[in-house]
Amino acid sequence: MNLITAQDLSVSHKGQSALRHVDMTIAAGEIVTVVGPNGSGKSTLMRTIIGAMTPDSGALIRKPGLRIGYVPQNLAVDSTLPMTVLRFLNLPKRQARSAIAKALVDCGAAGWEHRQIDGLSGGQLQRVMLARAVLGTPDLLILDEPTTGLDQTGAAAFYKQIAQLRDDLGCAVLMVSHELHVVMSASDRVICLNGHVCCSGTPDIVASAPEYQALFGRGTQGALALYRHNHDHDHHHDDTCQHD
Ligand SMILES: Nc1ncnc2c1ncn2[C@@H]1O[C@H](COP(=O)(O)OP(=O)(O)OP(=O)(O)O)[C@@H](O)[C@H]1O
Repeated sequence: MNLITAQDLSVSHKGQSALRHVDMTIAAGEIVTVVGPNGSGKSTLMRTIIGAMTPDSGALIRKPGLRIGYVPQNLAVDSTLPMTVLRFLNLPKRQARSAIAKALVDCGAAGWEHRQIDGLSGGQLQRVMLARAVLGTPDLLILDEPTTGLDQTGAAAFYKQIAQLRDDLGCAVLMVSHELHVVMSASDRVICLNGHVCCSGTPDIVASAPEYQALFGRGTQGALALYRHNHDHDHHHDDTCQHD
């Protein structure tokens, strides 16, 4: 069973339509990226998937018992907070010290427990936010524009970390991004949204689709090869995956 299945989903804000007739799925262990211009409904889709918004019509089916880790678009943390990483990761619920250490390792932040939150760079803070989401051992990690404020090198490094995390933990990842050139290559599947699903498929297929090019122009093909992760495992129909 898919982790998430959206069937003919329509969602509006105070009577104003944001999503129309959206069909999509997320299977175990896959990295899916949603791209689309400003106001195209990307955040609305994320918020509907986590259950923070109710669809007007259609169905949103979550696999029973699904655990979701969500990193919101605007960092819900004051980066001037005088607080250590360890203390931050123990809020709102105290966590085992070993679980915190592992989450930090998994997110490329090994040994950062005693660093101050207000001493972290934007990219470092994102890794700590990611560790916080990972602490709940999610089946699905949802990241809404996780690299806002990072430069292209920082963003590329962050997406590599995400791919590594998926390989290590086996969780699926659903991301929203504007940085098509970088993020598309780190995705198994891309959904191009503009109120409705314009096109979807592998990064190469979406990048060459006329609907995508009408929204974003051409010229992403070269960059696509840059950070493509290796497919060193196969997904099975029973939601498990086989590593080589
Ligand atoms: N809280 C809200 N109240 C009313 N309308 C909203 C609200 N949030 C979003 N909208 C509207 O819904 C539509 C989709 O917005 P959404 O934030 O989902 O788009 P987005 O693709 O995430 O945009 P961005 O790339 O700018 O973050 C837009 O027209 C927006 O104005």
